[in-house]
Amino acid sequence: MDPKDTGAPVLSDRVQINGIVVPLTLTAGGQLRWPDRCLSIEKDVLGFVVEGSRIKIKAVIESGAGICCAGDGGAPLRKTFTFEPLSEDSLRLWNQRLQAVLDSLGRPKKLFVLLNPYGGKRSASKIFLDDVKPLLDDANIHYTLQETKYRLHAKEVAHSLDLLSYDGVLCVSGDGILVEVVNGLLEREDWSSAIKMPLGVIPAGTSNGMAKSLLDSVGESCTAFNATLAIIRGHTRSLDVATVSQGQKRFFSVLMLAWGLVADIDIESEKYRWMGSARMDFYAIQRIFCLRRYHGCIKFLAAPGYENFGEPLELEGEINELNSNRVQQNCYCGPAFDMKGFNRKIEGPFVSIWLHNVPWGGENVLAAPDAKFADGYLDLVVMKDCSKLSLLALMSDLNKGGHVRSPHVLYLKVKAFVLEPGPRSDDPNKEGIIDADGEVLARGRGAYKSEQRTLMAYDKLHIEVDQGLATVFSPVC
Ligand SMILES: Nc1ncnc2c1ncn2[C@@H]1O[C@H](COP(=O)(O)OP(=O)(O)OP(=O)(O)O)[C@@H](O)[C@H]1O
Repeated sequence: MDPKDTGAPVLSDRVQINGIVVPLTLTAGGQLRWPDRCLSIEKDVLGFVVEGSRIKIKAVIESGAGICCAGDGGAPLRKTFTFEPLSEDSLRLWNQRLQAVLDSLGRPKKLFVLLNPYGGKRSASKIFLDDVKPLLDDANIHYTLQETKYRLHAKEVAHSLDLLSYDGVLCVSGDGILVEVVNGLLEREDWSSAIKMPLGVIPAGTSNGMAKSLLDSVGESCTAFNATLAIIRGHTRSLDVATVSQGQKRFFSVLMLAWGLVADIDIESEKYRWMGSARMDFYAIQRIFCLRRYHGCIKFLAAPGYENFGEPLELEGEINELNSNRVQQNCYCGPAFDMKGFNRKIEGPFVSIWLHNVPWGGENVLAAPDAKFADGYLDLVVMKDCSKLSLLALMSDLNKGGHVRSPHVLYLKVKAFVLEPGPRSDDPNKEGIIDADGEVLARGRGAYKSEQRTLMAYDKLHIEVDQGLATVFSPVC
């Protein structure tokens, strides 16, 4: 039984279920009980409709769930329970009381849905129709659906959306659309209120790291059904946002930043897109056998407990440079915190630098097992040198997060970070790629598709974390 449930009835009456008259009780703790079933309004009930003299309760139950209030953990299923009050007065009363309990839960009533029809296996529209829409309809949630028509369309929409008309923005996509929405919201003049809009993500892309991180944190599998349920139930959590800056240019990241091996695999494997999800593994093996190392330097403000990583550093110039770039802008410019402790550095060459905000980088990549959604830190995974065989073993451990325990890997938490990327150690004319949240933020000379323009130059970048700046819909235990 729900521990909050006092058991005291707020409405108890005789109703007809399947042609038999039975007692039905709604308790103060939000349970709806009749002789062979008990539903928790908060956990099991999505919504209800009145059809003629009947009330239809739209619920989700665990498959194979027991009779009363205890499921056995099977996959959830939609199910409708119908009952018929014996008088019109009783019907009205049930309608009012059930609605009052649902209203008290603070669930979203109107959502703006962004759907990328070209994400992942181009299945977002089908996922929406099969898994998301039926649940939203059961929950009586109204929505406006907007398909994204081009790159950065979602950012434009988020930049101008009338946020007062919605209780949340839902992305039926991979991580890319969510990141565009965050960037669009933070470039608004009203960014400080706009970024509080709860954001939801339904896994429908190639990389679904945010959906996986949220669902896995409560032991749920990463499915569109589970993600939609979490959004309908309306619980939220705060999410750190990292500001990547170079001069006046800004990119707001909620997932990760990579340079070196991980970035090269992520971006260059696009040429093998026809292979589907196997493309990453295939290209990773290629990259490991022809391993690149990059000259460069990283500087950081370590989280408490991680101050012994790297070498000591004085960083006065960096602080002044960063603060002088935070002027005359109407949008969000990144957190302004005291950077006096910014005093560690590690010199290259590096095999890989990987910063992570949430644990999962994709559904099979547990990049940063200790990452927390709103601890105010990024998890930094540094690899300087490693034999090819150890690297292969390490990459195959990524789905369990075992790589961070390797003696070849430094794993720590940072509050702020400076990346000074350099050329490849085997060829000074070739530089690398900086990958932020799956998009190419900067490409160096001689790198893959180096003729294409990017937001930033392959040069020094600053990254700072703003604790819990954004809000995401999240399942609860
Ligand atoms: N109609 C469109 N045509 C082309 N690109 C689009 C369209 N809509 C969105 N995009 C771009 O697709 C990118 C990836 O989107 P999303 O994250 O949904 O998919 P993904 O499958 O995880 O990513 P990818 O397919 O690039 O690996 C977005 O950043 C966005 O800029």
